[in-house]
Amino acid sequence: MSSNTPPVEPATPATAALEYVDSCNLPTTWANFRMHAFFEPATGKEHIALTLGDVANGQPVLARIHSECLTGDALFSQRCDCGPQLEMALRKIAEEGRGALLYLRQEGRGIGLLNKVRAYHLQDDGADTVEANQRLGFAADLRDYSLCDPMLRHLGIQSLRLMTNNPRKLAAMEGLKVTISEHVPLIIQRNPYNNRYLNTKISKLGHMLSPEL
Ligand SMILES: Nc1nc2c(ncn2[C@@H]2O[C@H](COP(=O)(O)OP(=O)(O)OP(=O)(O)O)[C@@H](O)[C@H]2O)c(=O)[nH]1
Ligand SMILES: [Zn+2]
Repeated sequence: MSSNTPPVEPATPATAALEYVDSCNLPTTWANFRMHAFFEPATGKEHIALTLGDVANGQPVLARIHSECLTGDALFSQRCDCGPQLEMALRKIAEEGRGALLYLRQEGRGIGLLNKVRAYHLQDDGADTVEANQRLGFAADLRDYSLCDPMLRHLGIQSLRLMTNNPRKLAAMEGLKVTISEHVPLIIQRNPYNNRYLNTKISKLGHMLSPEL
């Protein structure tokens, strides 16, 4: 925990695809982060980055690219692994005293909160997470990680030690300007409510997790 780390101010201006708005301190349970706010004109969405320590010194940065999950991140849902992953990522960054979290507003793998509720209803009736998306007319995963580049450029971050279990996320990041110097697993404990969901993530989305029956 490095609560005395000086704030890191943006190193470069934002691009047209993403407007940098402002930064402030964000004290949390684990560390005093710096919070940076961005506006995406094309969608009207507001995205956030948390940083800790000097992330612009050229050294690889321990990082989490987290997609919004209101139910898991804020409402303590046990249906997924998002909340515990978010907490573990912030804790690991705090332990290192340096790192970054990009919080992208891509709720429900990009289908939005209302459609995620529809998808959860279908899952209550037996569909798995991928089938539910498809029955609603969506692909399994609609997320776009291209916004990471202007956010990271703005923060002066060149290289990531990325905390994820998702090979598609790693592949998508490979196509961006930032370098992925290391893949860091982010494994949380299962519960009876997310067991099937996590097994589907392994079998249909390729997540690097151990199956549990
Ligand atoms: N459509 C849909 N979205 C979900 C469901 N459960 C969680 N999500 C969303 O999935 C996203 C998180 O996706 P994950 O694949 O768990 O995580 P990830 O970030 O891609 O992979 P990791 O980096 O390994 O955690 C968030 O946007 C959640 O809102 C679901 O059943 N249906
Ligand atoms: Zn979730």
